[in-house]
Amino acid sequence: MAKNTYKQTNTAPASRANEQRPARASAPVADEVAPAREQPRREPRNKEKPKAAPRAARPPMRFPTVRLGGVLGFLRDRRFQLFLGFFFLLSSIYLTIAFVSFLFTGHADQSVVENLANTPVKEAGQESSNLLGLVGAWAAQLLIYKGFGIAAFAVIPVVFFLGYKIVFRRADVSVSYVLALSLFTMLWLSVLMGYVVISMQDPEADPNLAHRLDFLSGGVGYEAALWLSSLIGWGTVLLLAFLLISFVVFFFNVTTLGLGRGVGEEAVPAAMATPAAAANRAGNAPRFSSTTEEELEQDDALEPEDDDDDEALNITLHDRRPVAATPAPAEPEVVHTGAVAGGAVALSVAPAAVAAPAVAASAGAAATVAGAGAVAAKAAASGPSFSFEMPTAEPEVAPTATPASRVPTPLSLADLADADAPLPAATASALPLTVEPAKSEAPFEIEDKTGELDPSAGADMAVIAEEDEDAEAMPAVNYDPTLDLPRYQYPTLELLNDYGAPKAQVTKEELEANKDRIVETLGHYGINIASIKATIGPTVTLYEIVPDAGVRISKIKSLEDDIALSLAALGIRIIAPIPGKGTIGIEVPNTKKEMVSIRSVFATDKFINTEMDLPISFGRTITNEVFVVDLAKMPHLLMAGATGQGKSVGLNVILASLLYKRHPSELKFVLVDPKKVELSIFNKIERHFLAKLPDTEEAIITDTKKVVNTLNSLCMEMDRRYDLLKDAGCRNLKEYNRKFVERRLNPKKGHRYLPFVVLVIDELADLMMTAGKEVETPIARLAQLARAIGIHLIVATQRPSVNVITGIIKANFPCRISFKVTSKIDSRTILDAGGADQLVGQGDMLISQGSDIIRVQCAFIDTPEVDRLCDFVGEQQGYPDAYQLPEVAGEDGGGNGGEDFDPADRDSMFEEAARVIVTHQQGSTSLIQRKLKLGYNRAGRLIDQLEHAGIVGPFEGSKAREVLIPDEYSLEQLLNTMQK
Ligand SMILES: Nc1ncnc2c1ncn2[C@@H]1O[C@H](COP(=O)(O)OP(=O)(O)OP(=O)(O)O)[C@@H](O)[C@H]1O
Repeated sequence: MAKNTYKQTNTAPASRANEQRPARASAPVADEVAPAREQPRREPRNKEKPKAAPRAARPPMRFPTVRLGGVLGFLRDRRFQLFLGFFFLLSSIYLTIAFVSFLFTGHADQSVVENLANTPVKEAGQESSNLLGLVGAWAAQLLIYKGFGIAAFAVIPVVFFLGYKIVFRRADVSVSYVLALSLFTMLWLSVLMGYVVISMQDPEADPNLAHRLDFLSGGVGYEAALWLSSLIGWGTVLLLAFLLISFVVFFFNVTTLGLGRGVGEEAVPAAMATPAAAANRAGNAPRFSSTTEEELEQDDALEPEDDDDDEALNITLHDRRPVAATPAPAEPEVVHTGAVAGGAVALSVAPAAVAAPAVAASAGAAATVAGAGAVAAKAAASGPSFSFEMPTAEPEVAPTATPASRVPTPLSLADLADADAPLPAATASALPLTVEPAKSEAPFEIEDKTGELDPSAGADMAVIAEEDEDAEAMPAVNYDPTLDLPRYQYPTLELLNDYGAPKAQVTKEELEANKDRIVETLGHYGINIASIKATIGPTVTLYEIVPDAGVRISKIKSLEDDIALSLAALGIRIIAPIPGKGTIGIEVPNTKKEMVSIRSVFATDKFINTEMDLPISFGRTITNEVFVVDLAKMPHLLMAGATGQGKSVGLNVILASLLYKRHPSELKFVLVDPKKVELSIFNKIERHFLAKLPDTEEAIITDTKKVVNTLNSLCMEMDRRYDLLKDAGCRNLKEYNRKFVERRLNPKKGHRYLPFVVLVIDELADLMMTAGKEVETPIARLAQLARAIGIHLIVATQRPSVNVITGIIKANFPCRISFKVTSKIDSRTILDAGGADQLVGQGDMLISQGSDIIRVQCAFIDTPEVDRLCDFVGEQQGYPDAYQLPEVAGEDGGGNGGEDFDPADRDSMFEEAARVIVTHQQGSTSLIQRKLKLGYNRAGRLIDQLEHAGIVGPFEGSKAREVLIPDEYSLEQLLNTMQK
């Protein structure tokens, strides 16, 4: 019995250990190695001789093994790393002293070191004159005298920086960089010194001179120089000069010998504001870099992992260090290739210029790990690359990516204004009131409910595979659209009024009084409250109440008017329940409203560092958070509000937000302003940011007929963009532009960088009244289809009635904003919910996306501010003309007029028009207009007649028609025959 127990207790732990230990890392225990062979032999014997069982079950003998996990764990141990780091740091100091001392005592110590084998160590130590004793003398002798001469000093920075990097985990220290520089210096300098020593050898003058100077070159340098000079004589100097130049060129990525700055460099401050520009300049950056262990882990987290093999993980690491918000010098885009295995990392660092081949070769550069903790890495970059190995640390803090800072913006963080409002402390009466501290910068994300494919998602591999064949011949440095206007400066915050930090407008007394009245009013109706909390916003204060158990929510909702009456406040809004909170909200307007200045919402980290494509910083929510949304994801916006409630200011906020964040090459506005005065201020930025029809004088459209043409033209632009996307195999604008920027699309095939187009219609009601279906259909079409190709609509109206906001328009605008409207019905029309009629006006608004309705106080931007902003942009160098939208065959001109054309009805200017067209070899209506000083309609009719006469080809969208007559002589002949 006792023996049985012995057997059980001794076998169980072995099997448990077996289960727990990962198969590959488990130590080879005898029992585990060959259980299959031993088991059958043991069992029959056990049957015959049961008493022998305990013997068979004896604990297996363990052979001494090195456990991989233990070794790796030890390498990862921060204590070990500190030990190693300090060792290197002190070694660098030790070597410095030993080397310097050697310069004075080297010759004296030479015999001591060389006789070391025959002298007792203690005695030799006493004889050595080096400040750091025998070891110092020996190390200096080895590295300086026998090795590299004075060039051996270059070892010291390598040792120092290695220690420094390990101890302080510094990202800005690149050991590989120092190592490469030091190695080259050491070899090159020692050979040069060797050559100098050889050249100075003159046995007749001083036979010992060479011997006295040989510390300069060291044994290696001297021998190498001797070898070279016997081979190529004084050509050694040329060779050394050539090696130095080659090293400088490759190592510092020298591509130009000119002292002036190139175009790309010149554009740094402005163009830094776009990822494309930043990426473009990466190639010019003349320095190397590496990552810290944390960065490595961080980047590891960002990169897709290959989980198939948990011992050898191949990674490609992109250096994505944050870029300062202020225009900063170009940062290199350095690509590291390497391998992570267990606890060790091998990195190869390639300069930016060779980054692409390095990445391409990264598959080949993958390191594999075999055995206990062995790490091997091969760099396969086709340019100069250097590698080093270092142990990784245990991740102490979960790394977080800093994507926001990857897109530098023209706004400076120093511009940040402290916009936090001080909050009054809550005072307690019968029921304590909790005052929620207002958040100033907490993130507020609007969910993307559009179902649009995430454009930032990784490129479709299938699409990449179908690269344009012609594009292969194109150069590898990226296209930068912002270089069209390289000196363009983004607007600064100084253009906006500074109203100082917002001050608290709600007093404790007001808070308490409102609370008491709410509690009292509800009490009258038998509703008792368990707790109440106040959150002060810029316009309203939200009182969140938790009613006693058993109170029906609908009962509180039905008391909305009664509570408003008892609070003597207009604009009470009851949210029952607050989604996701389980409380009931009562929004009470503040007696004194706080104005939210545009500057205070622009000068926030959230806006400055946003990665959104079309960010709009609208204002502040009820909890004082800055409300930033991405128009590109909305993807269209319907805006309503009674007159004087803040629509125009809201539109200006939208336009200003986009002007602050986008370069003219990335964004174009089509502005429709039937009121003629609201948007006219933006005329100044026509050559930078506005788009217009080819034959129109004013970029801002005020005429209803032109609106129809413009909308049709935008539909054409949309169709053409879809054709381009289809041809490029891309699903959305972002993918397409990325491909174009990477020069994978051929401009000769009509591909071009496509800017976002934002259509703003200030008053839809007027258009619907005058043009009805003619505007409704293209608006609905654009709203349905245009989001993927970067055309976004912002449509505002005073009258949110059903004949203006028709079902078809409404259905295609999932994001709607309502300023105060006059009736509940209007509120329902625009938001599908009441509440907008309860707003307090002056920019108080509700924004609805799907089912969520959020109350926001719109920021205030004054007309002089918009004026200054437009002046700032407009006074800079712009494009020669506004962005041209496709030419449309309108009712009066262009298109199909040729079919019923009677030669007898030819325009009197026909022949002149024909001559203009043939002379310029350009079949455009606007050319006829300009040259012959005709109106659009007549020029349109003329071009139709020319088409009918076979002088120009058919209409081709925005492109000029083809001219079918090659020269004036042929034209005259044609005209003569036509006259007969
Ligand atoms: N966000 C805001 N903050 C403070 N005051 C505002 C805000 N928005 C508007 N106002 C005030 O309301 C006035 C009217 O605003 P706005 O001109 O934008 O109204 P509107 O809705 O466009 O009117 P209309 O349709 O008649 O043009 C402004 O002059 C300003 O005084």
